[in-house]
Amino acid sequence: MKRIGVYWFTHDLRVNDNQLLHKAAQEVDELICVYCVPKVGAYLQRFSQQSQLSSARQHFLHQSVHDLALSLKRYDQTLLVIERSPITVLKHLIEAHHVTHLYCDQFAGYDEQQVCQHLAQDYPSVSVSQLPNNTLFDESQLPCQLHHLPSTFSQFRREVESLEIMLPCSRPVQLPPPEPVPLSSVHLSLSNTEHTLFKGGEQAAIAHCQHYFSTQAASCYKETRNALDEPLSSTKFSPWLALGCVSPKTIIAMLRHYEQQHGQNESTYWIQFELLWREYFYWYARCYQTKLFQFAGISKHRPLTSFYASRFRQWQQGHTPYPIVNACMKQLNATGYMSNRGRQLVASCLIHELQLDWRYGAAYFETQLIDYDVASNWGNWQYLAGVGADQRGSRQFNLDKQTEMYDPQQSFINRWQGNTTTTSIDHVDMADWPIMPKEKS
Ligand SMILES: Cc1cc2nc3c(=O)[nH]c(=O)nc-3n(C[C@H](O)[C@H](O)[C@H](O)COP(=O)(O)OP(=O)(O)OC[C@H]3O[C@@H](n4cnc5c(N)ncnc54)[C@H](O)[C@@H]3O)c2cc1C
Repeated sequence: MKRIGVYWFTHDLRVNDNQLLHKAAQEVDELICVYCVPKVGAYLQRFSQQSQLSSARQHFLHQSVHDLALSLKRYDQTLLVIERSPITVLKHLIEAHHVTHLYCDQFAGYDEQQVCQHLAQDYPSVSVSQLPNNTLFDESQLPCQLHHLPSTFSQFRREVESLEIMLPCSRPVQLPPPEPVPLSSVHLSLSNTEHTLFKGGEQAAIAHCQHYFSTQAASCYKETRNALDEPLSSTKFSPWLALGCVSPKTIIAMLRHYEQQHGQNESTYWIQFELLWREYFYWYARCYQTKLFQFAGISKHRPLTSFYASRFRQWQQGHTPYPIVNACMKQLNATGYMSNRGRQLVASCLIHELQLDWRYGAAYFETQLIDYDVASNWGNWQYLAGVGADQRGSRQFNLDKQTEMYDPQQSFINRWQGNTTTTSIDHVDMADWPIMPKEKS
């Protein structure tokens, strides 16, 4: 019997260091490669108040998918790009093409994981292979069972820091030929709008990483990483990591090479330290599943915040009384990227100053960020809202102090027009009050 495989690409849009693709290449006679374009579902729409992904996010995604399609073409393969839900597409492929093998990432996201579980249940004869394709470690390397994941990042880091990080594997030599599929692939628009310095795809990812390590930026990363708007102040690896255009193992291999040439210091160590935060949130998402999206997070208490539509709109549009927050939000809306410091400040503002339900902020980020990653995004929001990892008191940032520290000349605020006329978080207009004329006696 012919072995027919489906490779469901999601957040692993690359051919290099892709163990799962190697596995598929060895196991099946014919291979269908498929990608399902993400949509804004009902939950996301409700919380983000957006009906579609930002053009910056779509643009980066389309470029990355397009680049993968080109790479697969070099193997005489075809990437089917479909604008329908993964479950519908995969069921159709399995039934219509007598698929025997399915390959996909070991997802951090609950919804994608559910798709796999349903397929495994409905089609028990299909062999489903899943691997964490975007992590530094395998599950078997972790020093604890997943459900015993340390409740703080520090503890996790201490436990994994000395583990061996495997070298990245090379690209497959060849891939099985495609099985002809009558489904027509959608043509993703690659508009000419150049939103940012980020270009999607594996080629651009490798070029960016090589460029980063060809400079001396890594040797002073720890001192510069909090800057709000400088191209190489931080690595800017996140958009490509989020879509799997480059693997974290590849980045670590490049970092080691850099250290051999230029020496190891606190800054080069800190790049790995931050990648361990990413790693932690991946396993955290796997461990807590739906709790990642719940108001109370993994804690027993719901925060004392609510939802105010107008405050949320002010925050989204960068019209709050806080210039630094406005500048960061305008940067996000224009480019799809915001620095880590910026994210901490706008999240603190939403949670503490505006007293909004943190999930609205997380959902808005999901629709806008070109580096959106389910685990890092929702995990960081929970952490800052005090309902996630390491629940120690409040993580409120003093916005004036932070402005003095990170934008003393207000050049970032001016560049992104953070100064607005808004002075209060709630609009109180006399005309809105229903004062009734006094009744005549
Ligand atoms: C509220 C909030 C939401 C966030 N949402 C996302 C998201 O959707 N996707 C995402 O990739 N990161 C997210 N982050 C983490 C962090 O802000 C970005 O990874 C970082 O700003 C990306 O820029 P960089 O690549 O230059 O990071 P660098 O400072 O150069 O760090 C190197 C890499 O380490 C990882 N990293 C750094 N900081 C963190 C962190 N706090 N948590 C997890 N990984 C980290 C990233 O992969 C990053 O590319 C979020 C942080 C906050 C506070």
